[in-house]
Amino acid sequence: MTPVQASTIPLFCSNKDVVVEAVTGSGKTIAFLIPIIEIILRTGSVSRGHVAGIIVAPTRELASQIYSVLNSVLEFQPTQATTCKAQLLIGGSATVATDVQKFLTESPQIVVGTPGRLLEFLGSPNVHSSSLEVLILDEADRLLDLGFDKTISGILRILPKQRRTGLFSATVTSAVGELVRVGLRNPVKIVVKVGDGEYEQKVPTTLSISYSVLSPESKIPSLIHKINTLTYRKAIVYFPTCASVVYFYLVLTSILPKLQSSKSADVQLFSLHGKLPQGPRTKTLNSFMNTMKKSVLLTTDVAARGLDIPEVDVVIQIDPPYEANLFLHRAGRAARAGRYGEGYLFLTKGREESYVDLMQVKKVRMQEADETGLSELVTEFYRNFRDWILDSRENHDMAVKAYVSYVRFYTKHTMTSIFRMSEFDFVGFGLAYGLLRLPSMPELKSVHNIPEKGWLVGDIDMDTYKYKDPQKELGRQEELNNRAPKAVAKHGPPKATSKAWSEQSERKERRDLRREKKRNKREIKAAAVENGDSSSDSEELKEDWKTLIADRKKRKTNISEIAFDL
Ligand SMILES: Nc1ncnc2c1ncn2[C@@H]1O[C@H](COP(=O)(O)OP(=O)(O)OP(=O)(O)O)[C@@H](O)[C@H]1O
Repeated sequence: MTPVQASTIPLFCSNKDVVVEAVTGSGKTIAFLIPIIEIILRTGSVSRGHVAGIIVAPTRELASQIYSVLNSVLEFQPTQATTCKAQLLIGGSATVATDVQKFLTESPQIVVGTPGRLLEFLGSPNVHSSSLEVLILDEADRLLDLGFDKTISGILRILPKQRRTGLFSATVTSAVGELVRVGLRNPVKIVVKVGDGEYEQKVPTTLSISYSVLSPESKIPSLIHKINTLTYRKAIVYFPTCASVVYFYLVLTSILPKLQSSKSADVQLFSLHGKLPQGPRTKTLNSFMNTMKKSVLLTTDVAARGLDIPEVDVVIQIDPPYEANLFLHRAGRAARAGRYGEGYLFLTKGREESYVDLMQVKKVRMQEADETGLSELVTEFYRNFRDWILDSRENHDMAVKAYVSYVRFYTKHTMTSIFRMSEFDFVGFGLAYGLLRLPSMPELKSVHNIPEKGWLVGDIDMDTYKYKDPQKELGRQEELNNRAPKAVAKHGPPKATSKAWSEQSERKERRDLRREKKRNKREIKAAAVENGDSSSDSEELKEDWKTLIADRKKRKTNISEIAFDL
């Protein structure tokens, strides 16, 4: 057994509720699967239509993975004994009615699923939870985040209070306290620490993490350099939004082969994000897991937690995630179960460099990576990138979409004293996203160094910049013919057609920013307390935590917007 299994299995099996925190890849899945099977087999058979064990996970991918590990354990049941069976409940494939029908026909004791589908399933009059023995909340802190908490409360309301409950995560935040209060009875908290005695750390000891301080324009070239030169079987690259995954997948698919040296092996690229329909989503993940080729998965935080792909040696984060704990979950896709792994983080020059100090407070140490000698690759990349953009106007539309989604993502960072919109390099990132012209957006109004009318390149005639799709091009021509005389006469060249993305007024933005700053100060202080920084006034900071959680609840609508863009 791994340490977390050795400490959790006996306690959980002896009818204790548990809250378990252990680093990524330390074997928490088995630490809850063995007890749930044990307890259910001990209880004996349950009546038709009754569920005895429930496992909740935040993403469909993670629920599917847990279900598959569970089945691989259940295969070892002695054939003569009562057999334990499981069913997967996730959205995107079967309907709830089909799930219920299957449940009634096959009578599994354990169901594994995502919160929304589980709540609907438990709401069916044909499904009974009065015999429930065990409830597991995997990635418990995430289940409280991003609008999930209402669903979890709904599930808890349906379930009987007499049960065993286990919460598991690599990052059990103080916010989990509320869930512990309402959902658990005298729980035992199990924290498995790693480190060398002197220095406790929150990432596996076999994971080495480096950061690079880069200009916006150097980020993708540096990524290409790493894809081409690092040693790995599989790598995962985290982008901030779905639109940026879609976009850079196309960019890299086209440009990467042109920048590979004769020595670098062919790399297979995959793209996975939450806006893909479930079929392609599952297929992509399976292909990435099963491919024998050197491969790179471009993805969002939809693949940040729990996914166990043993051959992942390298994780690259193009930007820090919007919330600090996610950094650990993303990086933890490498270096699992004692394997060695490498993590890379790209920071933009300037204030973002202090992210390294923040992570130090969070017990994550990083060393600076050497990024010298990139200039030739940068030039070569942008030559190819410009050609690709100019090849079709569709490409520029996608660039605008990805850029706007990135700006939007940036405003959602919880650490606003580090990630300040007032210091955001609109032009640098415009160039990094391959834009010819910045889109019209209210955020740009108060920015001083924006080139005239947002043009980032001087020699492009937008009127002759065509779509490859004939239908789209026809539409553009018609629009141009209808609009051009008025627009040109009064305002010069036609404006970019992209709509302003934010409906908030600038005043509200500034007010929100001030609030965020205050909140952020509290969060850093609270992180210090969480990590035992005795110099802080703990009573006052406990209060701050309460306010922080209350604030988060209030801001839920804003936050859940990000959740759907993963
Ligand atoms: N006792 C064990 N001996 C060897 N390998 C193990 C053992 N238990 C689990 N593993 C392997 O360790 C890997 C990581 O396990 P698991 O996915 O449960 O980690 P985790 O702690 O849940 O990570 P995360 O926090 O990222 O979800 C898996 O590939 C699993 O098969």
